[in-house]
Amino acid sequence: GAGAAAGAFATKASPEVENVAAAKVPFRGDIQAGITTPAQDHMHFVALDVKTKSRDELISLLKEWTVAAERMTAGQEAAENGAVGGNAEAPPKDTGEALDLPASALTITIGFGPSLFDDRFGLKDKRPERLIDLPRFPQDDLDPARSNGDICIQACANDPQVAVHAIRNLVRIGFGRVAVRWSQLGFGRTSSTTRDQATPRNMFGFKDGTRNIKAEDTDHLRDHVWVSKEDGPDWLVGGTYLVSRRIRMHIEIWDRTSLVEQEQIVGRTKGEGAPLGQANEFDEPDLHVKGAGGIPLIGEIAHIRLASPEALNGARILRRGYNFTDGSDGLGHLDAGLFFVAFNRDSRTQFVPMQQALSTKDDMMEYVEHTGSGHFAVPPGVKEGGFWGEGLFR
Ligand SMILES: C=CC1=C(C)c2cc3[nH]c(cc4nc(cc5[nH]c(cc1n2)c(C)c5CCC(=O)O)C(CCC(=O)O)=C4C)c(C)c3C=C
Ligand SMILES: [Fe+2]
Repeated sequence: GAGAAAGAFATKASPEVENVAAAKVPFRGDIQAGITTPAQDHMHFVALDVKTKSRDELISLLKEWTVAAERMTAGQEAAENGAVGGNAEAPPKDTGEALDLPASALTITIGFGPSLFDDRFGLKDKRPERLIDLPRFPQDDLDPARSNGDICIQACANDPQVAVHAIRNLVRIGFGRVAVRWSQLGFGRTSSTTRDQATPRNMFGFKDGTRNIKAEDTDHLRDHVWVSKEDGPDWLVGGTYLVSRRIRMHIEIWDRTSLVEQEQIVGRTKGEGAPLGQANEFDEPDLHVKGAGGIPLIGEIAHIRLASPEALNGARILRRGYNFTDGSDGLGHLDAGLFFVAFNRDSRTQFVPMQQALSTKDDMMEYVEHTGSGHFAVPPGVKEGGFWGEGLFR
């Protein structure tokens, strides 16, 4: 009967759903995981400063991190017999909070900030020309304690405990050699990076990630994300550049804004996420269509117009951000927002002009405040037998 059929469906469907959420994402490959990987639900991101002055110690740390990161993405402890079962007289080699939890699609992605390329480690001539110190944008309110860093590590997983465990254990391994500069927890994805993922919503309640670069867009990835041989430097070919922006969203003010105004600011409907003037989420925005009085339906300063490739000489980026709330500000407001993470091939011609346009023209700026910033060169994937960033030290 119908009950039996429904039951059969339920038993068939649920393990598949569970498997996707719990899956293991391969750590090694041509590119690092955590960029085109289907965006997981949670993120823990950390920026670190290197404290050791020794190049050899930095190299051995990257090797130790690689071993631990590969193990953890496979659902194992950071070290064998890590939490229990090792020498009981010594501190355990794994902190233990992910024991019994599956891999949860954990990916761990590393990047190197401009400051790593000073004269401490002999890396000065390895600094990519494109790894600029990001300019100050109008209305920036950046906190140095939430900005920059020698190294960043992004951990994404479908279980927040797994992402936090990964960062915590890498930091633990680095004790004495690196120190945490800042970190950010993200509780919900604000992008989709594959076509079969549903588009999530940001803290303004709008679908975010609709017109993102997706893993299937191989031409866009080649043109807008991956560093090519001609771009150089050699050690970064197959890598990319990560821009992070901690964007506080003044949600209490937004929540007092009418629906019509919210939709005009974004340039899309709130329910369906359709471009204004269209019916469905994935309809192409028509930036020319006019309404009453010849006024464009997608306004001249609508967010999706200003950020569109049409307005930016074809520039696109791959967005992979997360919602956050970091408690409250003591003035009755939630400290909430979007931890914006984007990957691009040349931030000078992609992220920078985009953010320049948004920071000067976008009405959304009245509701947001950029409080943190980072720029990192993300090396290519780790080959069999290799370690994170090894090309830097050849
Ligand atoms: C500099 C780049 C960008 C910043 C910073 C940024 C902040 C930001 N965006 C939203 C909400 C939405 N953004 C949307 C689209 C969109 N945003 C950017 C870039 C930045 N956004 C791009 C490149 C695009 C796509 C433009 C296009 O080609 O159409 C959307 C619409 C849905 C979508 O396509 O993703 C929303 C909603 C917030 C709330 C925010 C800062 C807090
Ligand atoms: Fe946006």
